Amino acid sequence: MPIGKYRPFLDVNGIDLPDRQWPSRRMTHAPRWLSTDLRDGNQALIEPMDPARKHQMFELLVRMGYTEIEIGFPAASQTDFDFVRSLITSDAIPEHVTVSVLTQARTDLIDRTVSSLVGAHRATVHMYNATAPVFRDVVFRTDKNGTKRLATEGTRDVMDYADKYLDSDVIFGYEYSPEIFIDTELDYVLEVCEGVMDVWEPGDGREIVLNLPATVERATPNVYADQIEWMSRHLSRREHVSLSVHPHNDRGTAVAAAELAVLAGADRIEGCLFGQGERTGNVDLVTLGMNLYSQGIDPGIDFSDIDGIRRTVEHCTQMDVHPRHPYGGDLVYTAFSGSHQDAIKKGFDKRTADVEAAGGDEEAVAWAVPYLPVDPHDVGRSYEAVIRVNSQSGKGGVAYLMSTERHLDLPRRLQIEFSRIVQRYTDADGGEITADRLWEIFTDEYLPASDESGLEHWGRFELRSTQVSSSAGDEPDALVVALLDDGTEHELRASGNGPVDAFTAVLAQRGVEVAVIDYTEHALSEGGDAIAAAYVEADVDGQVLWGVGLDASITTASFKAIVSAVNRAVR
Ligand SMILES: CC(=O)SCCNC(=O)CCNC(=O)[C@H](O)C(C)(C)COP(=O)(O)OP(=O)(O)OC[C@H]1O[C@@H](n2cnc3c(N)ncnc32)[C@H](O)[C@@H]1OP(=O)(O)O
Ligand SMILES: CC(C)C(=O)C(=O)O
Repeated sequence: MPIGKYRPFLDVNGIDLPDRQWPSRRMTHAPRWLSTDLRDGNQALIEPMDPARKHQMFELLVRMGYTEIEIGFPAASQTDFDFVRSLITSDAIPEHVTVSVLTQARTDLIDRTVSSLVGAHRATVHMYNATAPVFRDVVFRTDKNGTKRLATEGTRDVMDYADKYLDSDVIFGYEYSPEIFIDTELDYVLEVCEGVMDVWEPGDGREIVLNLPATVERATPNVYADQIEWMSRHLSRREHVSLSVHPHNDRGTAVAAAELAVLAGADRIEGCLFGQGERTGNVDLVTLGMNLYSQGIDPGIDFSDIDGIRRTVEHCTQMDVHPRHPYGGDLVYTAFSGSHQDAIKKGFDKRTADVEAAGGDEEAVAWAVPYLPVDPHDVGRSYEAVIRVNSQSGKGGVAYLMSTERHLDLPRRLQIEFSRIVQRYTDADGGEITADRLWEIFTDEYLPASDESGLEHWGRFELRSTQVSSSAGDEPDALVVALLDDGTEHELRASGNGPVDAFTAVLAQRGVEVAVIDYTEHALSEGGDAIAAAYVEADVDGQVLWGVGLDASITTASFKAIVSAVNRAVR
């Protein structure tokens, strides 16, 4: 690879800012957002959006709460022009929303662009021209003065055509972008911006948006932050300037660049949902907004239905959102690996207890579930997909699914035993074990199968009926059991220190020595008709293993758990 033809960015565009302030600042509030999905996003699509898709995208952006929306490049084509007109004439733009339209600094294009805005309530014209040396030399074939004149004369044209076409009650704004800002000499780009401001004359009630794009991202985010801080410090009339950034993602660091730029003084960010846009895309507005949300800073945008947002974006752009895309991808709230699952399960258990202790007040308890930067519920995801089981999974994940899907809270050592059984299946099959498959494996291993008439069949022993007479005081409980042993029914009687003890005595009569090591039970937390679950860890003829019983009667559930352990031991 011919690496010699590349130069370090800072050798060419070095910036000296030893007293930079941005590294010690913090974000405390959301910047202003501009969505350019319908312009930069649209111009980069294989198939630009048709009018129906454009309308859907516009409605989505409004619903989410964006109040500055770049709706196109009306001079580009009749379709673009007509879309702007259709939004305006159909009254589809809410009063609080400012629409903006992009144009080159060419008189004929500016004329057409401004004329598209007739009848709008709030509208901004966004004009750009490239200012970087290569563009001056190669594209415009002019010098610094000529490039600056393009900007100032274009700004004058915008104002003249606004006077010509627009009523005085239109809230009319202006945005100027020195395209390829990051490759332009800072003192020169400042001079161009000052020249543009001299024409526009920002002041009270007359803002100017100066947008400084990383048109092609070519340096680390700290370099962009330095450039933005330098501009923010040197611009005159700063209080009337909305300093805007427009990062692209060529190096994959657009989000970081935008965030550092805000620390450096930027007031506004332009980007697209899920990072659509030229080449590697514009900065992703979803990630930026959710990054703020995860720090307790209100982004002012509604992400509560992230899948709905994603579906609309995918439909409009005809592009898929990657399953690992921050906050919106299919897999971003899912753990397959055992140690993650274990920590997530413990985190959820603790959170449930803490929220309960706080009287159910979700917001009183800081979010601290391991491996989940935000609560999936907040973006409209269920907890079901949080833990999925495959060969990388451990007991935590298996226990989580058994608890959330089947309301069974398996004791810790049973979790370990069962997850080893599951591991045998994942090793053999390779893929994911769904919650339904997990239940099949659990049932096959621990529970009897019911036949059509409701009779339960499983292994050597089958419990047919039981009758316990609890005695008062120190007298032992008496038990009568009808038990099938290898298909032959026996009526057996025993007494013991409680029903479980009496039941082990019954089994001893059939030649099986059972010692119960551990026993727990609980009512099924939800969904059952007052069903109890009993778990028994037993030493059966020297083998230690678990059994599980489910029954409406807690006593019968415990007998079934013992039968389960014994049958497992002898099969
Ligand atoms: C970084 C960005 O995303 S900027 C936005 C880019 N978006 C688009 O280009 C999408 C819409 N664009 C279009 O449909 C077309 O480019 C149009 C209709 C605007 C113009 O089409 P054309 O008149 O055929 O010109 P073309 O696109 O080839 O542009 C090149 C000419 O414009 C000039 N030019 C390019 N940008 C600008 C600018 N911002 N201001 C003034 N002149 C410009 C070039 O110097 C060149 O002039 P030349 O022919 O004298 O050498
Ligand atoms: C028009 C400008 C803002 C642009 O899209 C860019 O520089 O990327």
